[in-house]
Amino acid sequence: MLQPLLTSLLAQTDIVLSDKQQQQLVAYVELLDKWNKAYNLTSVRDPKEMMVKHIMDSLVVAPHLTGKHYIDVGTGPGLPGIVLAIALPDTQFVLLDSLGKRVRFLMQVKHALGLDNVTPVQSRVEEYQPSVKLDGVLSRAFASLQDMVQWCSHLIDDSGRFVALKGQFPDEELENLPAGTKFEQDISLDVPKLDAERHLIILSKD
Ligand SMILES: C[S@@+](CC[C@H](N)C(=O)[O-])C[C@H]1O[C@@H](n2cnc3c(N)ncnc32)[C@H](O)[C@@H]1O
Repeated sequence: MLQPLLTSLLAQTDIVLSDKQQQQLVAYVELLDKWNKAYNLTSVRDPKEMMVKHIMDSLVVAPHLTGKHYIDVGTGPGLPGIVLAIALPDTQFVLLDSLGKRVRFLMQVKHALGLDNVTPVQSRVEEYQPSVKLDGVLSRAFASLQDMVQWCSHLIDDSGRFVALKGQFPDEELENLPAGTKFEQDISLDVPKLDAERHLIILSKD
């Protein structure tokens, strides 16, 4: 049921995934559905809806990531980080959340899916110190752009990027960026079967 849906959604994009990657995405949705009942990981309850609103919504970011080390801050149940780690197996992802039950779920997903490129971390982002140089800070449904930059600036050096997945174009948030932050790019994202505006906002240090 989920596999044919994923195949038809992928056919509406330029994203090509192997059979193994597709099976991993289906297995992830199944785990999300199973653990959601006990852990309340997402308000989306229908696995078919998860495939559009969570999997495809995260997957469309993959072609726009450069560099090999990212952190997904406020990742919750691994969105977009788990999906991107499946799509980009040569890129490393730290998946950070302050809530223990979400990080326990991420450990379960990492082991069940054999994702060597994923490091789940339980921490408040303000307190976390990365052990390697990161190319970018990713977020989805986490915080305003101002807060993201303020809380996460210590995670990247001057060549790093902030990459935020947003709904409507965040005019007001962009007007109030902290000093020393530069707006680099707005990429409009097209998510198959999702009738909603989606933007990938890319910021850098000025
Ligand atoms: C609305 S959820 C979004 C989850 C996921 N990114 C998504 O798109 O579904 C926000 C998450 O950020 C986490 N969070 C909020 N403030 C945080 C902080 N200061 N440090 C780490 N995680 C934080 C919460 O625990 C929660 O899981």
